[in-house]
Amino acid sequence: MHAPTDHSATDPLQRERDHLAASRSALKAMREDVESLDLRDVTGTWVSAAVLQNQIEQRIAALADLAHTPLFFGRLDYLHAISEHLAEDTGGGARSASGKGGGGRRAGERFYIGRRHVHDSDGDPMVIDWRAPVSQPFYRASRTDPMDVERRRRFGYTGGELTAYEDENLTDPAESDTRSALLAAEIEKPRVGPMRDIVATIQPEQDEIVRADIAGTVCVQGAPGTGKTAVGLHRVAYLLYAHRERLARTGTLVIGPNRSFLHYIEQVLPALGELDVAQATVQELVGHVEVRGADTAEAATVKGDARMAEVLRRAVRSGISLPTEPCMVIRGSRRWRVPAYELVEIIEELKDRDVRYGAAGEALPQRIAHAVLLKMEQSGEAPDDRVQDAVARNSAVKAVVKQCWPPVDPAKLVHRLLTDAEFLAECAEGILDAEEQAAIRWTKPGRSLKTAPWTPADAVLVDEAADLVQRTPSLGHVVLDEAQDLSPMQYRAVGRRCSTGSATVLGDLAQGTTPWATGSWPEALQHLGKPTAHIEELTTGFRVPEEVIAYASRLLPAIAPGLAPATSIRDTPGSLAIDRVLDGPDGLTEAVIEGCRKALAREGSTGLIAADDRIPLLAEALTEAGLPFLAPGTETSTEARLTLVPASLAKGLEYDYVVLDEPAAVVAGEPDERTGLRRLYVALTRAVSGLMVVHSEPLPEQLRG
Ligand SMILES: Nc1ncnc2c1ncn2[C@@H]1O[C@H](COP(=O)(O)OP(=O)(O)OP(=O)(O)O)[C@@H](O)[C@H]1O
Repeated sequence: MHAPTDHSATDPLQRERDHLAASRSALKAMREDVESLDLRDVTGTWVSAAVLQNQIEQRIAALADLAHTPLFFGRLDYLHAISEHLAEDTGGGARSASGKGGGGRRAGERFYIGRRHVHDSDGDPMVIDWRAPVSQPFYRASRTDPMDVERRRRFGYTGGELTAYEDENLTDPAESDTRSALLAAEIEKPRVGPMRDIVATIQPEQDEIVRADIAGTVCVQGAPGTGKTAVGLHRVAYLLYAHRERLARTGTLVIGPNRSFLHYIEQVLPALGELDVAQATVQELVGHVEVRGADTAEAATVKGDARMAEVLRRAVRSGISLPTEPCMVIRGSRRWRVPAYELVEIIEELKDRDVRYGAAGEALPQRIAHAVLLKMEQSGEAPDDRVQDAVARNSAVKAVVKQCWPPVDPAKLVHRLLTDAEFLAECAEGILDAEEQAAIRWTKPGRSLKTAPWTPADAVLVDEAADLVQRTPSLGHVVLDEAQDLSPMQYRAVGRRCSTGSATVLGDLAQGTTPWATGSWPEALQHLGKPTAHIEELTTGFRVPEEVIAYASRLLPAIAPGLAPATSIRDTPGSLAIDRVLDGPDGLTEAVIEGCRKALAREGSTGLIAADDRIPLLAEALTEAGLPFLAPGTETSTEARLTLVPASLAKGLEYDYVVLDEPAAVVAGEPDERTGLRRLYVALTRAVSGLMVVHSEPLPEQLRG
């Protein structure tokens, strides 16, 4: 079927191109097969037909041949035939891709590794999904542990054309380790548009995290640009492949710091063939109330403290009271009396049980009814379940429940806590001191629940209260990016959403810019409810050039004393420029605009990062200078390559060139120096190819070498 052309027998590159062409035709055939499915033959309701149609459309989309994403990027030549166990996961009917357009093999087997599985008309695999176990040695095999792989081949593409390949003969002792030129080229590519996938170049230490077992939670501490976000997204794609059915049922979620960040990463998963992953910010997750207010740092810190969980627990249960009167149920001509002491026993027992407040409240009428039933039986009646249900609905029983276990509305409860000083004092006694209580109380409560000045931290409290009343459903897997900024109460909110699943927690302690930023990962994992999670560290940077990361790392002793500086695989001399402007504010703006022009003269994206309060002024200056610019999160393109980025939104983003305006203003924009320097550290570590720092005020002393 894939008959080699004449010169392919001698030209290995041509043979690979032939395999690519054959794989593309096979993919086309697979797509046509799905497209030709005739739904009219399917019996069933219109609902199932619609579901099926939707699935078919998704499948067709997944089988699209994307012009700029090559079908395969690597090849593995195994030394021996692979085991039955691995063969099953090649996804094909037959055992291997050997001999199919690849030139034939005798001993071992050969597999092409790509973004999705492609098979020929016989069901034989032509391209293996990168996530299949057979593909794993592509990322992990080394000269010390070749994993039965004789040769690893990487392919280079130019504009969708296969133009080069590079071999590593892992079992050849004469060959030495060399740095892959194709890997270097991939990393050097200009960064225009959304974030790209890294399937072709995942590094061994990253792969360990990507393929870690779904049962456990992994926490990754990594310096800027070490690939945390990339690893997290590839991990979701991997888990969806390896545990498709389970996760289709339970769901997966990626949590990012803000919408612009989520827009930036949004394209990666579809490119990996995965469409069904929810994305949200923590604030969106806890959206029970409309946020319209802001807290002082002090108030937000107390509200985000884990001690608030106990305050809320007390608040939720504060309405529980013990009856002093019996409950009298009248049925027909008979009266049944449950004495007060028996009701007290029932309620005490429910209080001690580890069930949600709401579930216990629902159980209470049944328990009282059960007590009535026992009395009926004792007097010779033979009541059945229906009688118990009827008794549970009896008005006397309802009255006891209403009085002793009143329903709780989470938002109303938190509203009361934040407005009623006496109630707060009662719930927070021995937990929050008077000053802390005063700090969290609203000064202007608003007239109703709707118009109350809810803050982001209040919304998290409402979420905690809601979970105390009714269990929050858990997802199968949650990826939490930029975790270092979460408060303990926010970790708890995320933890609820993966209480029966697992999580991937990604962050960098040095980039924590909230007053309550994470100080230690074990502590954060405790709040998340995953104290036994593995903590891994990534230290090789793929974004920031060595010179720039070394400069930014001067801040580390002040902002995260325990952390080692990252290294970089990118050594680009001349990547750092520092421009001191002597002629005041106008000169500064001019120099910044000049810096942007210079950066835009080169290929790729440019980010102008500045303190938030300098953004309006710079926006005006850019407009006057005739330089159009985008807001962060808006996709850059070859026509629109300049983004004006407030320092507070720079986290997680990257640009080929960064012009950083006035570092002292970035530091001064934060409530304290450490947070200011951390914000600066984030801003300094966004550049892929070059960073230009422009300043008129003196640089922070920690940066001066
Ligand atoms: N193995 C790799 N091959 C090629 N590029 C990579 C690799 N790992 C990471 N990168 C690239 O390095 C850049 C930084 O990655 P990423 O944004 O995931 O880092 P991060 O650790 O989340 O950074 P930050 O802490 O700044 O948010 C991205 O462009 C990413 O695609």
